[in-house]
Amino acid sequence: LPPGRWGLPLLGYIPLTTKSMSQQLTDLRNKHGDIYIWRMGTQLMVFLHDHNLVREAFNRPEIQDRPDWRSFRFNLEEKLGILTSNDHVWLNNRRFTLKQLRDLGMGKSKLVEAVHTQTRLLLEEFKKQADGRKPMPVPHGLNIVIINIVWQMVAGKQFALDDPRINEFNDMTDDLITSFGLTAAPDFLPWLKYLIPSPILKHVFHINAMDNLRDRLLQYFKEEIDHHKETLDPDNPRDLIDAYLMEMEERKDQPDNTFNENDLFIVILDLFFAGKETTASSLVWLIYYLATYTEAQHKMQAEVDEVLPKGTLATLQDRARLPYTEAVIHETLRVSSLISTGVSHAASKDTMLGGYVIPKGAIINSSNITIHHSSRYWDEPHLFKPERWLDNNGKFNTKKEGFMPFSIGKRQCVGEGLARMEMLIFSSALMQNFTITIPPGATLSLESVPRNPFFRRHIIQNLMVTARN
Ligand code: HEM
Repeated sequence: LPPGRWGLPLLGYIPLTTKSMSQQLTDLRNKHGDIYIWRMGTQLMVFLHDHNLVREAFNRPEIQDRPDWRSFRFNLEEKLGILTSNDHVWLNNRRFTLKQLRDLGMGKSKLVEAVHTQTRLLLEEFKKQADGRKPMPVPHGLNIVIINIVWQMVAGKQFALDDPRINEFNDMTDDLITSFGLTAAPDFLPWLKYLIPSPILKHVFHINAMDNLRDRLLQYFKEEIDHHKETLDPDNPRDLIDAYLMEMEERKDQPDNTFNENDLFIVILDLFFAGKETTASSLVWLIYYLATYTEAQHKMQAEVDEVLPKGTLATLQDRARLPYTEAVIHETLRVSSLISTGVSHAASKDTMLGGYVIPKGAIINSSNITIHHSSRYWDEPHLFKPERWLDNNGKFNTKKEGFMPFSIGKRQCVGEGLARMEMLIFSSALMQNFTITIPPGATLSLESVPRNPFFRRHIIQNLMVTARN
């Protein structure tokens, strides 16, 4: 077995330190090498610190499952949807969603149009802030525009930014993410259920709260699904819900069919859960880095001014002509390392990796944050240096071993293309219209909220937004 922090049998290793998660992972790597175990509660967590090891692991058929954690599947009995399902359910939903993303968006125009509409709304929010000339946090509307794009993909609709229903929906997705950490405790300490009566356990670890949030979110989807069932025209599918309902009908008599309405609920929930906070937070990180590294901001503005006529929004075709913008996006994803240890995989049988036995049930994590900051792959890793992504002719250089913000292998993020497109269009529009600075006399922390070490959420802070003429 790999070396590491084994701790006590039922408790695992509880660190008595104020060091950040990434510092602890770096210490462990320095001590044990690129693969080691940290037992957390009863869970054998394996951490990988090398690009090739992660690539090997995440392409292995026996390392494709998700852990059997109730918290991971929103406390549901069944493993449905994409993000936390396994086997056929996962494979069918993954293929279906990737096809949907291809058909609805990217090359074709529906999703691009939605991103453009939402970008214009976001620019208005920034404009209000610029007109106010007061230091303020990044507008709340950023979250809503990202949600609206997922709504467009799923149900062909977008809400007004001040619509109370979408704001309530946004708050609930936020609360779901926040309650996630606590609800996971019984998965790591499963023996608690023998010590603490179930109603108390559910209350203390916010499991009731999670059930409640999940059901309220599913109610939103139910209304949409019912409406789609009534109005579906098989010759003219409008969105993901239509396509899923048609798939359900087509496959209903097949013995291995996995498409059903309960599953559709969770596919949709997964897309909001995986697609909203990740993209919104990455954009805020991009803004924070540009406000801190003003030279990079000026260079990006100069490039955008040259390539996009004033008032024009970027499209995917402009990507090749915006190498510095692409470099800023990549560098932001690298330094911020939002999902710092990826999304856990689980070993479905005993296997070997990096010369060690990985027992069935072990949880495999790629230490993205330390790989993204390792001098093995990066020169001056702690600096924000978009130039590292450009070759001598200023062309964008896609290489980059040691870069995996969307993970690698068979479970690699299905929303990567969409997220990249949103980042390109939003960030170039912002730089075309505004300059963003740290308010005079203030500082801007590039540390993340300490509460959740696995998801590096930005700290909400004030910025100055100035309109460019
Ligand atoms: C900057 C934004 C994003 C980042 C950094 C990100 C990152 C990731 C990562 C690290 C994984 C785990 C892959 C693995 O298990 O190995 C993942 C999975 C996933 N992401 Fe994203 N993601 C982003 C945006 C999105 C968007 C916009 C969507 C969809 C609307 C999305 C949908 C998913 C789904 C469904 C999975 C599960 C894939 C599977 O289990 O097969 N993500 N993402």
